[in-house]
Amino acid sequence: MVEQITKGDWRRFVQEGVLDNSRINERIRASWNHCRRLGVDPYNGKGTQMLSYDALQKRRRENSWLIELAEPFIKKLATMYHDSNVILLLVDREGYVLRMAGEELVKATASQINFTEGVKWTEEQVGTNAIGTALAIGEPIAINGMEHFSVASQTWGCSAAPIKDENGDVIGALDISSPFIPDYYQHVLATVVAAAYAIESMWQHRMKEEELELINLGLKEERGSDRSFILYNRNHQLVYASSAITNIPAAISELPTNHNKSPVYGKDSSEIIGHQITLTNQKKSPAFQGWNSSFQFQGVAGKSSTFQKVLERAKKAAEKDVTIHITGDTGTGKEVMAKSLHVCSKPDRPFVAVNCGAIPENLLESELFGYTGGAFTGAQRNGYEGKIVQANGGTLFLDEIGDISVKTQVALLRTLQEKKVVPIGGKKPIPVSFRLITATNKSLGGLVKKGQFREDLYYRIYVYPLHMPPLKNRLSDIPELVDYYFQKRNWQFTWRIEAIRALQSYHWPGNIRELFNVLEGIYTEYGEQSPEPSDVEAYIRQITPHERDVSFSGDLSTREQMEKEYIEKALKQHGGKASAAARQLGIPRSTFYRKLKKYELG
Ligand SMILES: Nc1ncnc2c1ncn2[C@@H]1O[C@H](COP(=O)(O)OP(=O)(O)OP(=O)(O)O)[C@@H](O)[C@H]1O
Repeated sequence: MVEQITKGDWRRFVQEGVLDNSRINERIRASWNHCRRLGVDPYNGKGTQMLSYDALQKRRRENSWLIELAEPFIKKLATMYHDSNVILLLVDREGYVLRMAGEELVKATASQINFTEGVKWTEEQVGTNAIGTALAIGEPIAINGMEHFSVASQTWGCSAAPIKDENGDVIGALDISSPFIPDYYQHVLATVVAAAYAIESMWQHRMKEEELELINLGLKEERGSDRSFILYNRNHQLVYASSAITNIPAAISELPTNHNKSPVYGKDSSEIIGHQITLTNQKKSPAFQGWNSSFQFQGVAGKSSTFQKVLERAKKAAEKDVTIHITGDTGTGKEVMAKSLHVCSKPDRPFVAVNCGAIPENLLESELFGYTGGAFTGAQRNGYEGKIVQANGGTLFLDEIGDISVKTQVALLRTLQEKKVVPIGGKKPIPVSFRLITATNKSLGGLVKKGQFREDLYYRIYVYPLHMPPLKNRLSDIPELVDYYFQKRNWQFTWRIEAIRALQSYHWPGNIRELFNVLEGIYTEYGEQSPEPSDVEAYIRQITPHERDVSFSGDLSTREQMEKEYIEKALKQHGGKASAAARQLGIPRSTFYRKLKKYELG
């Protein structure tokens, strides 16, 4: 049990720095020590930092929302405490008194110590006090009489509770103060806490509503345009980035020198609910083509950082005309990537693709190297030039390269070394020059170890590996992929966002191919009607082989994934330094750490 602190205790502390710990609450002791270290004058404690009329009005405008939400509580409590010698105060996050209500006599007493609207009432300014300490520790607290660090407030009894936003950051505080210490002060504290909690809940509810409004606005504004813009909420947190922005962290890092900020008004047009920044130097992206500087991806590039990294590497490979080996699970778009690499380096030359796994072994060799007329029974009379010759001057894409026999491996190696092809049954070598791109969903290295793939050929083709990530690692790209498929099929309707979210909560072992198959199947079943999320899940379960796992994670929302990605990138840009990354993204540090924990990035 903490005993009441006396004038003698206080004097000993301010004069000698000695304090009997059992006599004072731990929080208050810490605050006293803090004030002493800061050199706050214990013999004064009147307010000194006062806003001018104009500055106070400006601050009120900046906190108009907080005032609006708190006002009904302040009014109600003022009525309840009528004749109880109290005043009610609302302060902003920096401790400036925005609003004071209550009896005129009490207000007059308060003004004697400059405790008025516009004053800054923090620990640093006036010493330990309920408002300042509640703001500093982020918790409700009552400070009575001698517990105040400076004499000016030592007859007062005050109870304050911080008000926090949806991220848990303090945005202000509510306080009830009296020039006499009320003996029911515990009840007063409970009342303040309850009111602050109600204000917080209303704030969070409105914040969510506004966020949705901003997202809808962004979607509307983006429709049919390829503008690059970002929408921030009133707390300066990013809530929307248009799809023309393929690299959100890079775009954000350009903001200080290159932005054009405009207010965004809410539904009733009277209030600014956020702001929009138009980025002027972003590359415009034609629909469904991922531009990455000079690299033009021939499918949906999406915004995910996972795929952006792939495009970065692909761009380098396209520039250098190097031999590329693409890895990745089935349906991840290895062939789409091979075509993109070709288009970016030799668009007017042939692109010849051979799926080595799909052609019977005895036919693959002739398919690749060609044959002369009458080379074998069943051969075409005039012979066949073969895919390698067809690819001359352009790109040869050998899919499922891991499936070719050792005999064909030898022949291919010779062609690559000598840059010549000898057709089956022929003698005359044909000179060829082509860019080789190979792909497999197997581990080529593993096949070499097992002796199923020649090591010398491995080194010839495994020059620049490019890995296509599985769709489960780029779930945030699903809305764009769906959009793409709808346009490709010329379907003139859309699905509800919940149905798209259901798609995003599945792990897609068959990747993009499986996604398109599911869209096609659901269309057959539901036509132009948007399915419910449960319909999507039921359909996927129905078409999936029994032994397969069909769990739906219900994981992160698209916005959360987007947020996770830009946090990840900012961290990377700053070598893992959380404070620098938080600064770049304009996220308060405490919020940033909470997000790191949430997304398991810590
Ligand atoms: N980024 C993309 N944008 C649009 N469509 C894509 C994309 N990636 C893949 N697809 C489509 O998904 C299907 C599978 O792609 P692709 O054949 O390139 O995959 P893959 O990895 O080569 O598959 P496999 O290993 O089974 O041959 C194709 O219909 C392709 O058009």
